Amino acid sequence: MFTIEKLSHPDLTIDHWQLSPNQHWCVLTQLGCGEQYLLDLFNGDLVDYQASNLTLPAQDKIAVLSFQALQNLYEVELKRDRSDELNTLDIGRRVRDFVPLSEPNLKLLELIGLSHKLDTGFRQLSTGESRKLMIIKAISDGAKLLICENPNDSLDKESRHKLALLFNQLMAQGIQVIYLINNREDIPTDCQHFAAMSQGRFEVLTDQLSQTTETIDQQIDHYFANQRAEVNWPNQRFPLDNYCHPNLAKLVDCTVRYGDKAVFERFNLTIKPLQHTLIQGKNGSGKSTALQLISGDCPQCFANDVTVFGYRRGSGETIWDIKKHIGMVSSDLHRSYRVRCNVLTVVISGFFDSIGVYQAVSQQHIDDAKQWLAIIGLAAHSQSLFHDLSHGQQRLVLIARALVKSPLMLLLDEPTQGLDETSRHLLLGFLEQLAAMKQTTILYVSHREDEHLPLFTQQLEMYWSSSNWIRVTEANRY
Ligand SMILES: Nc1ncnc2c1ncn2[C@@H]1O[C@H](COP(=O)(O)OP(=O)(O)OP(=O)(O)O)[C@@H](O)[C@H]1O
Repeated sequence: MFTIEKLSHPDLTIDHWQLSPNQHWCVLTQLGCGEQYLLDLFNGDLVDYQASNLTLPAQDKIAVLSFQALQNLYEVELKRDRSDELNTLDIGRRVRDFVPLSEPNLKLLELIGLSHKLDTGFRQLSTGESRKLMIIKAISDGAKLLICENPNDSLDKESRHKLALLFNQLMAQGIQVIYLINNREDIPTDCQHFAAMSQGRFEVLTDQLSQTTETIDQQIDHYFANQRAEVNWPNQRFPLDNYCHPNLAKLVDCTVRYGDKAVFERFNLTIKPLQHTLIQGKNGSGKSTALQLISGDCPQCFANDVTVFGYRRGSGETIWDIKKHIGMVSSDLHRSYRVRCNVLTVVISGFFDSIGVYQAVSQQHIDDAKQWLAIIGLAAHSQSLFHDLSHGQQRLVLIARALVKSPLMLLLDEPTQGLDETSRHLLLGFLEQLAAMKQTTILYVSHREDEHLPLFTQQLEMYWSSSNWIRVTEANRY
C-alpha cells in the first residue's frame, strides 16, 4: 500500500516504513513529537523533504481524520456562511450534503448514531457528532487508507464501541487504518503493528518476526511512562471566602430548542460554591449546551431562568460581569480561537476573556502567563504562533488561559481532547490542587472514566427518551 524510505525533513525523519496489504498500524504519539508533520505527509502538505523512496496511495484514496482536518472543514463552512446576506440563519451544509444517502451510507449513519441528524448543519453538530460525520464522509468518498488521530477522543463509550465495530467491518472490506494514539487505553486491541514518534523521529517498534508480544508491551509501557509534575501554583486573586451568594449557578426548568427539536426540557441544576460537578452523557445529549447556559454563550439563556453569580440573566448585567469569573475550555472556544497571535498572547487573553488581546497588558499579566507556560512545558513556545502548535499543544495553552486568572468557576468541557497521557495527568493534578485550595468550583465534562476523580461531589448524567427526544437529567450526590 505504501513505502517510505529514508525520508528526512527538519521536523520528521522516517528510516523505513512499509504498509503491506491488510496491515493496520498503531503509531504512538505524544505532544510535541512532530505528529502534525506525519499528517502533513499523508495530506500532501509536507514540503522541503527528501526521500530515497516514497510511494503513497493517490491523494483521493487517503483520508486524514485529524482535529486539524475538522477545524479546516469548520472554517470552510464559516466562509460559506451567508446569514448576513440572506438576513436569516444560514446553517450551511447539512449532514445529508456530506454523505450521499445511499442504502449503505444510511446503514453506516445508523450504526454510528447520526441518522437523526441528517438535516442538522455541520456547524451545529456536537463535537462527537462532527467527528463521527468525518469518518462516514471519508468512507463514502472512497478512501482506502484512513489515518485516524485519537479516534476515541470526544466519543461516548457506546460510540467508541460502535466505531471499533465499524473499523473491523471496513478492514474486512480491505480498507486500511493507521491509528495515531497518545493514550495507552485507546490502543486498539487487535492491532499487530506498532510504531512510535518522538522528537520528530518515526520508529517502527514491531517486527512481527523478530519481536515477542511481551517486548512490545514493555516498549509501549516505556513510551507512556507518566510523570506527575509538581506545580508551583501562582497566587490566587479572587479568594472564594469573599463570595456572598449561596449558589454560583442555578438553572431552573430550562429548555433549549433548535427548530422543533429540544436539546433538553425542564433541566435543573444548582452549583453551590465548591460543589465540583461532573457532567456525563452520550454525544449530543446537551452537556456543552448546559455549560453554555451558564457561561452565557447559549443565546437561549435569556429565555430561561438562569442565575449565575447572583445575576438573574437578562436583568441588566453584561456578559462580562459573568465571564470575568469564569475560566473556560471547550471545543467551541478552541475552534473559535482563529486570530493570528502568539502563544503568550493566548494565555494573557484569559485575563480579558477575549480572543486575542486588545487592551493594555501589565507586567503582572505577562509574568503570570509566562509562569503558566512554564508549568505546562511550553515556555519555549511563548513567541510561536498559536496555530503552529499541534492541536493537543493548543489545547494545553487554552487550559493555561482558563487557569491564569484564578476564576471562581472553571467550565472544562472535554478539556483533555487531543492531550497525551502526561498532559492529561498534569491537568488532573491541577484539578486536585484546585480542589484542595478550595477557591475554584469545577464543572467538568468527560467521556473518560479515569478522569472521574473523587473530588466531583455532584454527578450529572444527561440522557433522553428515544421515543420523543426529550432529554431529562438526574443529579446524584455521592
Ligand atoms: N445551533 C444549533 N442548532 C441546531 N442544533 C444544535 C445547535 N447547537 C447544538 N445543537 C444540537 O444540540 C445537541 C446537543 O449539543 P451539545 O453540543 O450540547 O452536545 P454534547 O452532549 O456536548 O455532545 P458531545 O459529547 O458530542 O460533545 C446536538 O445534537 C447538537 O447537534
